[in-house]
Amino acid sequence: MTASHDHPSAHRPSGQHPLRLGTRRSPLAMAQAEETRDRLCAAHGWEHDAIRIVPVTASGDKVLDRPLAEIGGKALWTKELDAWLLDGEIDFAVHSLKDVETIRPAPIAIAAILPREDVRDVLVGASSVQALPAGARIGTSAPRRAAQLLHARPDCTIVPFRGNVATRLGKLAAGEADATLLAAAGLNRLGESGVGHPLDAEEWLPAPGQGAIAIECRADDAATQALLAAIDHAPSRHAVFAERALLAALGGNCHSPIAVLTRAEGDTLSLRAALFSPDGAERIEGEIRFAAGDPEAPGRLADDLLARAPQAITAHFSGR
Ligand SMILES: NCc1[nH]cc(CCC(=O)O)c1CC(=O)O
Repeated sequence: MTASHDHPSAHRPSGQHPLRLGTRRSPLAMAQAEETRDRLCAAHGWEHDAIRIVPVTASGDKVLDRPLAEIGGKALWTKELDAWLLDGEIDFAVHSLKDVETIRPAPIAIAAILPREDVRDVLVGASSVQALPAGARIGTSAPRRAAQLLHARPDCTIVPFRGNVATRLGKLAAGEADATLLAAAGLNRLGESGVGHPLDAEEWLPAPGQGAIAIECRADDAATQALLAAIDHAPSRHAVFAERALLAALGGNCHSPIAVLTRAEGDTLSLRAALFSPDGAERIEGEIRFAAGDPEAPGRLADDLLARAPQAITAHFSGR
């Protein structure tokens, strides 16, 4: 034991009990939980045992044979952790922001966004989209990735691919597809940064919220919110909240193929978005520049995109 034995308050959140951090069990989720614990302990000068990581099995991890969009969407990743949070079994929860629904239950608050990782998609199995062999089979269950790929390469076919990162790489190695697309952020956080070829984010726009970690707690738990504020990264929060506001204003859901890229230039943000028809045949794009934190700008971009989009695209967005 270190000096914390004699002076617990200097090394613990608020006395004797560790804070309980809820997470999914996948290797990526556990890596994100450890990063969160490390950052929070460093920010407050706590020992590691000030935070206890509590793994929870999410329903999205139990059903692996059907596309996520078909079995209930993103709530499958948050439902169990939400219940544990609201029941007081955990004090806060960590999520890939990309997997968190745009509209959250009122008693739950996003209290911090960690510094965003690499936002790019990585192509595994070929050096570039252009280099894919004619008629290649691409393993992905993400409507955005499927539409983007088919837009660039209508000769390719899409093979459903679910499961965690290791499972998908295993399916690829077993020959179930010729190539797959993964988030660079997930690979980096798993220590697999050498896998595949990152795609230029300006040409191949990523998913809303990709690469960001969100930390949630109860909206009425001011003490935990104050502790989490110490690890919030405002530039990352402004960018991902703008992307989520765009998604909300478009009335998008997990079937909606939308890609976005946010760039910061000082206090000005540029938000670029592309909407696709699911078969990739249609694509429209728009961009808006605005002051970071302006809550109205993403909605204006959504209105502009929907006004110009053909029916094959608007059918997958309900607007606001
Ligand atoms: N849909 C699953 C998911 N959710 C978050 C990540 C990666 C990490 C991130 O984007 O922050 C992944 C895997 C992937 O898309 O390759």
